Amino acid sequence: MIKVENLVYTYPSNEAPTLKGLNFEIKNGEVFGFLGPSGSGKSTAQKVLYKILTGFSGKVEVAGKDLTKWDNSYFEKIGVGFELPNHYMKLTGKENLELFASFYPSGKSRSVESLFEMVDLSDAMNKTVESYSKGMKMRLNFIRAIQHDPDILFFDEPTSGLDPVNAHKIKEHILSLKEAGKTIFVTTHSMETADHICDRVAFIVEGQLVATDTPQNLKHQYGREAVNVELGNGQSQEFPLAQIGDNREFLNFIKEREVKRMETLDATLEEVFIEVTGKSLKG
Ligand SMILES: Nc1ncnc2c1ncn2[C@@H]1O[C@H](COP(=O)(O)OP(=O)(O)OP(=O)(O)O)[C@@H](O)[C@H]1O
Repeated sequence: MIKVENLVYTYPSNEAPTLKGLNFEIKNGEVFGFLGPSGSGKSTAQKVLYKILTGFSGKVEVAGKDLTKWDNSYFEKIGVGFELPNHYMKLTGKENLELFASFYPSGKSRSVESLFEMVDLSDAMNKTVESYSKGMKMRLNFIRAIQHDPDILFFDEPTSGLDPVNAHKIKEHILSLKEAGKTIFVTTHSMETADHICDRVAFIVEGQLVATDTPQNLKHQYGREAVNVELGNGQSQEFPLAQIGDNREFLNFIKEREVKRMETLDATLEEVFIEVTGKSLKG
């Protein structure tokens, strides 16, 4: 569990704070996503939480303990999938994983072979990482973050650089970690990833959270209370959702025509973002 209250962070070289009073909570068994344009403070917030950046103000509690009170055992509790993989290029994938496993108490790490198999990298396990594609490095990055079975996981753009099949697999692995009760904090530009895996998302703009809720509630809240009926001939018509069962026009419309599809007009997460911030996610 992560609890953040009024988190303010200013880089030493800057005058103005980058994080301007963030409040959020991530429960065990929850995937929480930060969405926002480039430079809005997503990585900075994660870096505070994984103790790369110190000197913040506000209250941050992780696993029931004030973040500033944690000693180095904190790093056994957390796993981090950095946005830009930083592997040892001249070592093989296996050697990279074994090197990082050696930093943790023995016995807790999962078997290296099973991890490579999990992300379909078994064939590349004994090849040097310099020969890996970006997607392969990202998959190695993922298994490195989880190999010591941490309770709290941070993933910065976990699906970036992955083809759709591998992106899907990583998302499913993240959902299995959630099922196992892990606390998971994701930052992403991918609305599809956020929608698929996040229980709740927070939109961050210029260091402030402007909306926090489940993707479903946000899409509903910012959508239109209407139903779109699409016909077999390609035509479509909208009807208000209120008292739709008493709407004669609607009832006759669906009775007299060949209906192909009916859907409520929820917004997409990207539309929600543009609505709440006035900015495009591509930043
Ligand atoms: N080391 C640093 N020193 C000074 N300012 C920094 C430093 N790192 C980041 N910043 C500034 O802090 C702000 C937030 O950066 P951050 O990397 O947290 O954004 P982000 O939302 O993760 O962006 P992206 O989506 O591009 O990864 C930016 O204005 C950035 O220029």
